Amino acid sequence: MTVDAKPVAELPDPRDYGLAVVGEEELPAELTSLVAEVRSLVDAVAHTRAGDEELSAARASVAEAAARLRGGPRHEIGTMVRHIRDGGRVEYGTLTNLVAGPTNAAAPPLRLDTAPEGGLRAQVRLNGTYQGPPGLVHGGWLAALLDQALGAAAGAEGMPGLTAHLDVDYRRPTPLNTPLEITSRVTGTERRKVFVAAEIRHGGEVTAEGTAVMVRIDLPGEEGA
Ligand SMILES: CCCCCCCCCC(=O)SCCNC(=O)CCNC(=O)[C@H](O)C(C)(C)COP(=O)(O)OP(=O)(O)OC[C@H]1O[C@@H](n2cnc3c(N)ncnc32)[C@H](O)[C@@H]1OP(=O)(O)O
Repeated sequence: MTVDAKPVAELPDPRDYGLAVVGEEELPAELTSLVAEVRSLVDAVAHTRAGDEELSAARASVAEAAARLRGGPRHEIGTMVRHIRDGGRVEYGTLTNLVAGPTNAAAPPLRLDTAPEGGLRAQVRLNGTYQGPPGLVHGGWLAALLDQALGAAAGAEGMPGLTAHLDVDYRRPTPLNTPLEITSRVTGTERRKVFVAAEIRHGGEVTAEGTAVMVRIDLPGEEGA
């Protein structure tokens, strides 16, 4: 395979694309702890055994909280967040990314760190709100986790891009409420294409694996290169 995708020495700064950037460390602890509480709330609502009176009172409390939080957005749509990962690696993602966004209560969230063997690795545990078949993680959600891990692997090698093609194989059922390991890495490059591979494991066994073609975004000044 030709290897000529020219990884950039440093990640492009999203501000060069006109995108707002906020450092993860700048997010107030009050906001991130609220997000964690809402994640727990979503799980509690999905599985509650509370009686009608308690449900009614909880609904009123949630409605009051929602009214308190409404108003103009703190960060415009498209705002990027800068994470400083282990070893000082910088990673950019969208602030409300569905899989990894620190202010998105629907995100587990997935945190990918550099793996000693190369590529990226994360541990995640998905509660019953990620359910597809009985007791198992939804296949679409597994694809979303793989997509994120695949995109981040390209980004970590200095080649951020968009997913052009994604293949997923479901090898075994993936259980809820148990630690899952996710790994991803770049396997090759060809012009703007970055080939990436990722796996989800439970108890050391691969339950789902994916490969993708990411198309590297044009850096300012090299459009059409
Ligand atoms: C560090 C940050 C971490 C963030 C992680 C985020 C993870 C999430 C990733 C996503 O979910 S991205 C969202 C889903 N993807 C999209 O919305 C992308 C939609 N598609 C597009 O915008 C365009 O099709 C795309 C930018 C991917 C390509 O369009 P271009 O006009 O820039 O590229 P072009 O068509 O010239 O093709 C460039 C190369 O890619 C190849 N290519 C394009 N589409 C392909 C495809 N579908 N499959 C395989 N190869 C493909 C194409 O053949 C060509 O190869 P060659 O260099 O060999 O000629």
